[in-house]
Amino acid sequence: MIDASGPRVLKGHGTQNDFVVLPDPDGTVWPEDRLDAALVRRLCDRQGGLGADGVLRVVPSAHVPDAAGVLGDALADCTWFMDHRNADGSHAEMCGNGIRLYLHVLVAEGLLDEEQARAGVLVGTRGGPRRVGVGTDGYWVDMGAARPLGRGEAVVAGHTYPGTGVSMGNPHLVCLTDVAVESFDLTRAPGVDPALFPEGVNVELVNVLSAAEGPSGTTAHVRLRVSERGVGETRSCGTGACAAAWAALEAGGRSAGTVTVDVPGGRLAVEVTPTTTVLSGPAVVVSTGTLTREWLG
Ligand SMILES: N[C@@H](CCC[C@H](N)C(=O)O)C(=O)O
Repeated sequence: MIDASGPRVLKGHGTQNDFVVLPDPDGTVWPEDRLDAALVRRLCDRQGGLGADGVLRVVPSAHVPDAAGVLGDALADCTWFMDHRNADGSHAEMCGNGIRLYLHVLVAEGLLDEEQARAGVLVGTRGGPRRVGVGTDGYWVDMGAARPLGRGEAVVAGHTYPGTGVSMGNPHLVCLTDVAVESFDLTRAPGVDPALFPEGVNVELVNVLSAAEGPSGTTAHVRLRVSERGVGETRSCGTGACAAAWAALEAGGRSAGTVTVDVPGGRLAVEVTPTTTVLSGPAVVVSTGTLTREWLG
């Protein structure tokens, strides 16, 4: 008999950026020393584990030791905390695809009222509080204002591409290029200047397909591929989509607009203003179950 009495687990994705989700509603299931980097790597292993780009622990902010430090006065307003790990076990400050899936799981697991989710709730992250909600077409999250980090370069297969550093809570280097993004070899992480990005960086290669002025402002359409810090190439990156949208608008001298972002795993929408960056897109739970004792050991 298989002993499947281990902790509850869900697998899901947002535009095919996939996550193992671990509910921890009272903070006792997955304390930091249990969910260590080695276990995260095993969970994310596509042969020996469930396979994913990252892990999301669904835990109340009150049970996360470093939540008070990152959330400050907002701690009391953030009942829930998105404890995100990359596939290599490292923590990331923010995850745009993950936080939409996180809200979906909160509601699906009965941890949050659907009405509240529709109105929007603040969720704690290591990048600060983020408002996230259910929209007409999927889920949305306001990342706040994009923060420029200066100019940089990425080296891919021996070629150098200039880029713009952008923080969405986590760091990005967005390289707008005329070289078709499909043609890049991202099996190895692009080279970057470690002095500019001491904590590492997510690198986006972006083609601007169109940009136009209309009655409701600037609209643009971009296509991106991404090599994520702590993961490698993924089929989508929500914060990367926001950074790319901001950089595409900025390159055209605009600080606001609506950008459609095509990624290998689907399509995202980003609304940029000088003070907000709202990402919208889908979130899907693929399966629910438990971890087995034989795998946990
Ligand atoms: N895929 C995520 C970003 C996950 C974190 C990133 N790898 C980092 O280390 O900053 C997204 O959808 O934003």
